[in-house]
Amino acid sequence: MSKQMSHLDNISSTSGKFKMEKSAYSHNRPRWHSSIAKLSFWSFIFLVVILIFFFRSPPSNPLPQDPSRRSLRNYNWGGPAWEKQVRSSARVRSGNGISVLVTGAAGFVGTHVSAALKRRGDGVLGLDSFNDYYDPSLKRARQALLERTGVFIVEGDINDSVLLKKLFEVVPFTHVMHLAAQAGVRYAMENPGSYVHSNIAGLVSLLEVCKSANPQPAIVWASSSSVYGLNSKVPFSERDRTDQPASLYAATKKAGEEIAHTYNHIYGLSLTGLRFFTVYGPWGRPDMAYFFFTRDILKGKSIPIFEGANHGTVARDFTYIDDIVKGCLAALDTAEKSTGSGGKKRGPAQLRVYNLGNTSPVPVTELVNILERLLKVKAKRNIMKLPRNGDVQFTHANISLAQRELGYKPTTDLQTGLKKFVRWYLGYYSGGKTAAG
Ligand SMILES: O=C(O)[C@H]1O[C@H](OP(=O)(O)OP(=O)(O)OC[C@H]2O[C@@H](n3ccc(=O)[nH]c3=O)[C@H](O)[C@@H]2O)[C@H](O)[C@@H](O)[C@H]1O
Repeated sequence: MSKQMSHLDNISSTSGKFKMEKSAYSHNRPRWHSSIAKLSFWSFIFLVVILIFFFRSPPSNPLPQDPSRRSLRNYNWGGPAWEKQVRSSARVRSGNGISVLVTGAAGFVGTHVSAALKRRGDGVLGLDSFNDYYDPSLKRARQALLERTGVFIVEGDINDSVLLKKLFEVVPFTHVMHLAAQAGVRYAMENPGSYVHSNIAGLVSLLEVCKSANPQPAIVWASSSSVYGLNSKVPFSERDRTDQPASLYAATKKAGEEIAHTYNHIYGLSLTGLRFFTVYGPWGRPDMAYFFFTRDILKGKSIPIFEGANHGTVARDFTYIDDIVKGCLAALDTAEKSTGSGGKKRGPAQLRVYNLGNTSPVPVTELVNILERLLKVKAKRNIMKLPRNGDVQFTHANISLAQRELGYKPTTDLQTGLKKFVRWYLGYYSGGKTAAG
């Protein structure tokens, strides 16, 4: 009761104060005049400051009123020096080389593919948004690595059609290696919009520009083993059903395959989708199990190891990055030209999908055994039921199609590949650096 009283007291004292000010106003006109003058003066100064700020800020590059750019971060690109860098990076340096735009070039697979193309004399231009899905400093380190080999990475979003058109104006790319994507199966429950933005809208934005380019490039792009979803027939073959995705990530990759079909059908774009199976290796992604298991084992933190119903084995067809790179290069080399021009189809064009796996699934528990041996540290295992967050229990690639048509032949087993990863990891994160993610 006494509390209530004091509350009411407060209100009354405030209104009393208000009355006092009001009376001061009515009896003191000259003071009122000076307040208005002061207010006008400061409003004027405020306006001037705002106007100066507005006119001095650099023009956003390019047109901000373009609806396709509304959701885009402002990247700095353009100008003669920038165009020179673009041209030089994309210049072919070997007799029968190709000129490739690599999207997602600061990503794990993108970095390795870009470096391999450059090494053999192809022209390579990178494009990457450097988003913070995982530690951007790792992406910057990969960028520095590529710069040393002569690959320039343009900073920008694949949804930015103005930028994409500009790139095709500057360089008549013969090929696009499209690896920019929102990856990760489990993160799709946290941020579904990012999957739609990158894997669907971004893909369409890229294909729109490719179909109008003259010449149209041939496109090789990253699909995923996750498109097999709840398919229980193993090993997974390209002929198997892919209409039961278990995650939004898988659904967007499957949608990508259908979108590819459409652009091939209507515009004569040559399109090859590669279904990657759990790619791992040096410079890898910190959101993937092998990577953060390594970090957490070294830190003495417990690691969650998933198991299926009735203690069923969860396993992956882990595929080493160098094998994947060979598959990507073979897909580029065997890609036929697109048949359209100026946005019009002139004849049927190539449309392909390949599994790129290792053909030997390994249980996640065995992955941990290998890491323990390599790191010489015992893992704190926290065995838990496979959460319902998009993971499937088992993947296993049938690679006979890729073997026949691309000459794809993986040669690195998990033990050998992880040894290379651990060596890189320890080197990279020594000197006080910590893995993010
Ligand atoms: O082939 C693909 O298309 C995809 O491969 C990759 O997905 P996944 O195969 O799910 O890899 P990854 O997360 O490393 O989990 C590996 C294993 O560890 C298990 N796992 C995972 C996390 C955990 O905390 N515990 C655990 O046991 C987990 O159940 C799984 O069995 C890419 O991330 C994805 O972008 C996509 O490219």
